[in-house]
Amino acid sequence: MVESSGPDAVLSIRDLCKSFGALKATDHVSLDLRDGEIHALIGPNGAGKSTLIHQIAGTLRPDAGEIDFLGQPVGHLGVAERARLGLGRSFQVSSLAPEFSALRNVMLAVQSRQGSSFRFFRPVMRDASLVDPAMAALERVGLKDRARIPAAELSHGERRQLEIAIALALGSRAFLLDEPMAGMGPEGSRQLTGFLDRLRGEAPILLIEHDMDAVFALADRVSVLVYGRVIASGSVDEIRNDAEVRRAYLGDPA
Ligand SMILES: Nc1ncnc2c1ncn2[C@@H]1O[C@H](COP(=O)(O)OP(=O)(O)OP(=O)(O)O)[C@@H](O)[C@H]1O
Repeated sequence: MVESSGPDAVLSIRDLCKSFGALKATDHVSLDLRDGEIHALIGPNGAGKSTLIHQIAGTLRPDAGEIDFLGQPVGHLGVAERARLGLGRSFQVSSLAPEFSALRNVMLAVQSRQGSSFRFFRPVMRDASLVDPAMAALERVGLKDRARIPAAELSHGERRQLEIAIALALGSRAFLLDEPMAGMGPEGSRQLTGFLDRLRGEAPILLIEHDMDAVFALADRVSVLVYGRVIASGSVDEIRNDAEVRRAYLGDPA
């Protein structure tokens, strides 16, 4: 179960370290995310999963280590610059405007990507340069028929899909998804699992998730974080059968 950074690695992290005082929240973590895959990051509460995602997204600065995205180092870049390169983070804080329609929400993203916030001559909702790409993004996530519905009236799962449509409209080339299944009932989880399964074809996903049914159904690879260290990385079967993982995380007695 050796982690290697192949030529198709979209995101590559090497020896990332982050301490809070004496606590090593991220302890020499190395992993990569390859084109077309879902790489799940699992581990007990407090293992350092969110801290790792923060460092990748740029909201936390590592003490040491390297982060490469699409073949270039991004560790020195801020959040907005990484997002502009296509490193999309979603689900921890919802970015939706609840009173706006799904379409309008995505149009705001298209507009911000185009860098033009003032349009004096055309009513926004008839501006094809905004509507067309926004509709295309909604279609890619299966929400085209829900375009005119206010975000607040969408189901929990549909709001997740809308957030992904926004990320796609912003040009995301990889997704960092932090517990997308949180707050979902069984039916919502099942539908979102199907959606994420298809989404990996749009862009690879680094998935933090406590819902093991979803992880085992979706992940091409799983990395297990315990006390800030990757204790194992491999296929679902390898992880399920790894004695150390079972002891540390999956509930086997020591
Ligand atoms: N800003 C901070 N200052 C001090 N300690 C922090 C800070 N952020 C996180 N920690 C600590 O770092 C460790 C890792 O936390 P983190 O939230 O990354 O874990 P996690 O794996 O995402 O947990 P969960 O599954 O509960 O979300 C924890 O012990 C946490 O208390």
